[in-house]
Amino acid sequence: MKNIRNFCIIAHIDHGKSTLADRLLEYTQTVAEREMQHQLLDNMDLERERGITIKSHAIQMNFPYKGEEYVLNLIDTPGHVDFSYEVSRSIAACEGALLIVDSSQGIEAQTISNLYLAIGNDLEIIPVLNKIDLPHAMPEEVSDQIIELIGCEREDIIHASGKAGIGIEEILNAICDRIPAPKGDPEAPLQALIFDSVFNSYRGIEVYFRIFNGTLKKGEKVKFINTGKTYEADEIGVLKLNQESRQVMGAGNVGYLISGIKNAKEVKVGDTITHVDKPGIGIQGFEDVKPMVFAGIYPVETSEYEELRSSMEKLQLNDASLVWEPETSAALGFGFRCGFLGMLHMEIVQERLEREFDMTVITTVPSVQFHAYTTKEAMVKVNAPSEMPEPNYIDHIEEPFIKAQIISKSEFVGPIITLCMDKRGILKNQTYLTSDRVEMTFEMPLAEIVFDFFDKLKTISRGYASLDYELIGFRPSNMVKLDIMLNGEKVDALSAIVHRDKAYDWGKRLCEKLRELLPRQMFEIAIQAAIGQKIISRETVKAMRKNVLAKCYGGDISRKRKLLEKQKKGKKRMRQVGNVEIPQEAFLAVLKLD
Ligand SMILES: Nc1nc2c(ncn2[C@@H]2O[C@H](COP(=O)(O)OP(=O)(O)OP(=O)(O)O)[C@@H](O)[C@H]2O)c(=O)[nH]1
Repeated sequence: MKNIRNFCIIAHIDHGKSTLADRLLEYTQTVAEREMQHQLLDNMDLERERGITIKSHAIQMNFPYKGEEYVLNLIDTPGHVDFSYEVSRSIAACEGALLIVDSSQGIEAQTISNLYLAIGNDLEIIPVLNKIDLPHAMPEEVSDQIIELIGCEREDIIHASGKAGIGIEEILNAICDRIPAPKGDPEAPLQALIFDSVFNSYRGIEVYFRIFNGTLKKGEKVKFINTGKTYEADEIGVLKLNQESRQVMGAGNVGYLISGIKNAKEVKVGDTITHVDKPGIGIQGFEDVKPMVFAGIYPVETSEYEELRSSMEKLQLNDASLVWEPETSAALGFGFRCGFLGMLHMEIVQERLEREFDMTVITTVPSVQFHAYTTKEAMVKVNAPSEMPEPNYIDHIEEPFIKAQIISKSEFVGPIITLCMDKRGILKNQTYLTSDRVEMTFEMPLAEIVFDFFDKLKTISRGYASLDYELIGFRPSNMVKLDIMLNGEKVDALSAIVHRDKAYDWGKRLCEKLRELLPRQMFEIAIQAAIGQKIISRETVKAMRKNVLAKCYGGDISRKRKLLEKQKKGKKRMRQVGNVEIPQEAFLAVLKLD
């Protein structure tokens, strides 16, 4: 145990974590260079394309230091706020962390939030100033920020470049030298923390764990404390580039377990594995991840409902944080109301349904969960505008609030405060990290962040602002349901729940946006916004004058076919509601209001 080092890499998105991890693997010859695929740890296709780490992974390296062999377990963590619970579990499985800061960018919101998690778990922090090969790197200034933030010495900071391969050996030495060996008693009852799981369609779910106490042997009967389920440890082992099975693993080790589990829901990150005989107690800190954003997912072709259900079931087998239940919409028919960890998670689910299952789906306006307190029954959890009780029974409505931390340059403080106040935010705190960098803390409604907040923040700060947030609870708010009608018919899938003060403005802008997004048809379309019975805005889409095909008469046939093809393709993401065709963009129009 004395020569084991368990560590993670924490960084703000794009600060170079994956690139640096690749270099560590190369340097320790965990992978031969020819096997080296760019960004090895991001092995989901989608992850690689998007260049972000969605799921955390772990890999073991061997490294000689001062004449002894060391085993280094790198536990990778995702950088995006949607997946912060996974970050916290990965961190809990380690004794140390590399804190990577891009020397051309400086400290950002996730650098700080992840750092606080690491410090909260008593991890040894090794600060790394990355990308020092960049001509516009600011090593001195960013070092000052790091020193200010964690109170280290200037010489503790390692200068590195994942891209140019600078500082790699120094980092590995520091891991052996500065990070403490794991503690734990191999004789005590088994306590192994699950920090991740991966779905494998042939072998079932692979559970990744870190043993804190006790010893696990192949074939033993184990129990997952929070779910209460028991399994046989069919296979255990360590994670190299390929899995290497082992007969016995003791305290301090990181590894995988395969026991024929087929459903991701049975494996909860943060749960504790113990023995059925001689059970230990759960490692504290288990939390069920709760969805933050809800939206409807509907098949474009109503006949594909069953196929969509089976695809969602399969997707859920390997994405335990996705929740859904059947939903019916008067406009869209049968579909599903889904809960996501955040907007990015929602986009990923939609994309995976389309790529991996070949489904074409319509996503409706995302919404947060409101709590409606009625005069008739107990509190109603409202995950969709259509679930909102009748206005006359509502006593009051509460909505989720978050604490948002924003870090930016001091020149953007004014516009950021204006933006947040416009989003019903309250400034709680403002701290200068350095003379030029400010950290601001706001309390604001989650619903305001869900829509276009992050894009706006990036725009007004010219990219120099980062955001991190956490839920702080529900608070009373004056919310109303805004309905949209097309040719007098209410389209429930276009309804939204908005703050009363903003309802008129929203209604007006939403009608204008829909006028742009709805394709012209052979007849006129009236678009109206209403609160209850009251119409608050109206726009009209004029009727199309000519048949599109008319132009092609007498023209060449292939052109005509092309046009038809194009129309057919365009139709792919459209739904007919009454006699009006609504494209996918229109269902998400609220996200695009400027
Ligand atoms: N110049 C320079 N560029 C780098 C260096 N390290 C990474 N990059 C570039 O920075 C970008 C982000 O690098 P990644 O390694 O994907 O960053 P990451 O932190 O893993 O990103 P997430 O996984 O999304 O959190 C890529 O375009 C890299 O090529 C470096 O040391 N120098």
